[in-house]
Amino acid sequence: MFEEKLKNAKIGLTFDDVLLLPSKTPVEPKDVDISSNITRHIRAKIPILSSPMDTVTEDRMAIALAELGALGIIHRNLTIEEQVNLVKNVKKEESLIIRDLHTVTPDTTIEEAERIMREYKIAGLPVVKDEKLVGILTNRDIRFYRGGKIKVSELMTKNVITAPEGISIEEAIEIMHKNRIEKLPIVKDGKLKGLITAKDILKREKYPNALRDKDGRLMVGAAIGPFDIERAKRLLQAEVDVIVIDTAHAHNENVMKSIKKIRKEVDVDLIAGNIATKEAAEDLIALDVDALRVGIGPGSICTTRVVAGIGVPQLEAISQTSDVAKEYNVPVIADGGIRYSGDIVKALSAGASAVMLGSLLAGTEEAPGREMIIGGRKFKVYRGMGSIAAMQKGISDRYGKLGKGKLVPEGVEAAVPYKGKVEEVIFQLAGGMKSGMGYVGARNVEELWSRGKFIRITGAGLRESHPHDVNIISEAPNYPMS
Ligand SMILES: NC(=O)C1=CN([C@@H]2O[C@H](COP(=O)(O)OP(=O)(O)OC[C@H]3O[C@@H](n4cnc5c(N)ncnc54)[C@H](O)[C@@H]3O)[C@@H](O)[C@H]2O)C=CC1
Ligand SMILES: O=c1[nH]c(=O)c2[nH+]cn([C@@H]3O[C@H](COP(=O)(O)O)[C@@H](O)[C@H]3O)c2[nH]1
Ligand SMILES: [K+]
Repeated sequence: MFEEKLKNAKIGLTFDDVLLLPSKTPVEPKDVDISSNITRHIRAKIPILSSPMDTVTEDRMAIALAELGALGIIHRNLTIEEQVNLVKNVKKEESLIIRDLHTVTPDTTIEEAERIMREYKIAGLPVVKDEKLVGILTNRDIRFYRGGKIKVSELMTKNVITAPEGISIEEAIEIMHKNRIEKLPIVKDGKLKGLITAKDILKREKYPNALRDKDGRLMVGAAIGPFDIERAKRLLQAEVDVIVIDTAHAHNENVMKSIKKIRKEVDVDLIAGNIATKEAAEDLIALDVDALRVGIGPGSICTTRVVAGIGVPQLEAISQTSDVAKEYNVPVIADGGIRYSGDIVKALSAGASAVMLGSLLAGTEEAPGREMIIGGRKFKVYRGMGSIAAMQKGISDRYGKLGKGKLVPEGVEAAVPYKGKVEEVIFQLAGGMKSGMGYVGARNVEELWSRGKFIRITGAGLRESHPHDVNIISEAPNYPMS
């Protein structure tokens, strides 16, 4: 029996065990479309999600990623209040229509109006009387004001050009261009409802690939523990776009029961995980989730495989779960173990629709990890959510109980080299993906699924793949030296 067990054990492959075959191609890398589904209902121009880890994703990371066309998942190692506020910060960042407006009345003094504009760094104020919009006061109106007690009503522009609720961005641009105005109040029945500004429109034009919700706000995801339905509801009130049910082992009967309940009570796209087998994929899809998060133990800071002896080499886990998920049109998100852009191309070729990144993003400016200097070089802290330090902050029930009060970690606390802006990292990753898809001859991710063919390589092949027999004298932006 035991001999059989070993005999029947399958070999599982991962990123370094394979390469993709180059093939005759009509495709130029610049023409490749890397957009893909990250859930059943959300398609992203850049199919990358950031890990819900406390050294990877808070509001700044989520904003930067959504502007570029990817999605940040805010971690859950903080109170519900704190997490909800981070979600709100992302939602507020780039709204087309500003709803929380500072206003003045016709009787406000110019002095006071100037003070408000200075304090909140805004260039114009709608003038409101009995809720009705009666004028607008902008920097232009007060450019030559040199003090003295005058009222807003004396300098404000009275014939305000306005627009109704529901106006499209194109219509707004047209009105603003035609009338040479920079502020367009939204009015319903004479009452002020919001304001569109030229500044916000320009920002939108700067990020044509941004991942936005139906109201034009940046999208954001957030993680919850598998039993934290209260957190899920509060996040939904804050209009989160995606909820990740975040656990080391989603193929746990109690977790699945809870997912079923969350699915019923919370109407939002759900990503569930982590899993690594066909059976788990079947069982989670049966719960009507919108994407699967796949990867047990491949992460750079994960020790699950050595501490618990559990796991599936990542490319194997992706292909197994994808075979099931494709039948139901549920995206697989390959999570963990991705070190280079080439690994992303391999993950997608093995069936994934998107990838989730921890270590590749943890060194960026926008990651919340603490900065430190080691040997004269700048680093940022990056730690597993099952590391002692992260658990001590979050106080995990499970680990706490296991060790009779002491913690049994499944992750380490580490440092990764500082990398500058996330924009640069995403640029390199997207460029690598396009290059890989060009070699294969895939115009898009769907074509990559069918055209991407693997060849298995040996240790010698792997050594040959990396730079060898040279001393690198200048670090490439997509090939770190440490
Ligand atoms: N992707 C991976 O390989 C791993 C990820 N992690 C990360 O660490 C953090 C903490 O994860 P958790 O410990 O799951 O959070 P947690 O401590 O909140 O556990 C949530 C629930 O998941 C189930 N669960 C977790 N580990 C299990 C196991 N070994 N056997 C059976 N059921 C299990 C249990 O029902 C547990 O109550 C998460 O952010 C998670 O993503 C941790 C370990 C492995
Ligand atoms: O075994 C683990 N113990 C941990 O403490 C831990 N924390 C995060 N994760 C998982 O690792 C993923 C990020 O992996 P990378 O750094 O390789 O991108 C993440 O997205 C998670 O799936 C953990 N796994
Ligand atoms: K690992």
